[in-house]
Amino acid sequence: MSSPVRAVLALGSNLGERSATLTEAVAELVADPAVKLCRVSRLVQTKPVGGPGEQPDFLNLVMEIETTLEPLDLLAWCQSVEQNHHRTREVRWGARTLDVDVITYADVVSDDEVLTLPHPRAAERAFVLQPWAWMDPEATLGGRRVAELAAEAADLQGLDLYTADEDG
Ligand SMILES: Nc1ncnc2c1ncn2[C@@H]1O[C@H](COP(=O)(O)OP(=O)(O)OP(=O)(O)O)[C@@H](O)[C@H]1O
Ligand SMILES: Nc1nc2c(c(=O)[nH]1)N=C(CO)CN2
Repeated sequence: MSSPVRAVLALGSNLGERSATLTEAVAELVADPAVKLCRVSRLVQTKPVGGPGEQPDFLNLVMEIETTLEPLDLLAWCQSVEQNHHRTREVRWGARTLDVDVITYADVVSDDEVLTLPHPRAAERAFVLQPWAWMDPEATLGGRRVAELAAEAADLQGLDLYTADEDG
């Protein structure tokens, strides 16, 4: 078995029971013995970035895992958890019950379009960067502090901490 590496995953949901979906997805992702949970961020509520104009706000979170899965196997595992939540891909950046992206995998850099690492749009997305910075204030991405990247992200003003008593 290969030695474990750290990876960061980003989860989003803007359809259905959003917070329950994300809580279940975290549990499902770490149900494989090859995936261990290290840290999980707070939930944030975020305005949709890109995609069709009229779609609901997202809930987003970030998690840090330790895994012995190879990168493509980790992607396939994330996609199988998306499928458990009936994820469909009809419209680019459209509404979805669950999206799971691989943000980083150790320090691997790859421009493979099946799995681009780090995730090609993570460095400009407050909905990824801000919960990540709160979870891990020391985190860096592409040589820059994640907290600094978050402060510069155009979608930061659409982001709020989510409190559990809010609707779904
Ligand atoms: N780092 C990555 N994490 C997840 N998917 C990736 C990554 N790099 C490339 N992909 C590819 O992107 C394809 C589309 O992914 P997906 O449907 O989740 O995109 P999206 O969430 O609509 O948009 P975005 O990629 O901007 O987050 C996947 O089938 C996958 O092969
Ligand atoms: N706020 C927000 N916007 C998005 C999100 C997301 O998770 N949150 N995911 C996208 C595609 O991955 C596109 N736009």
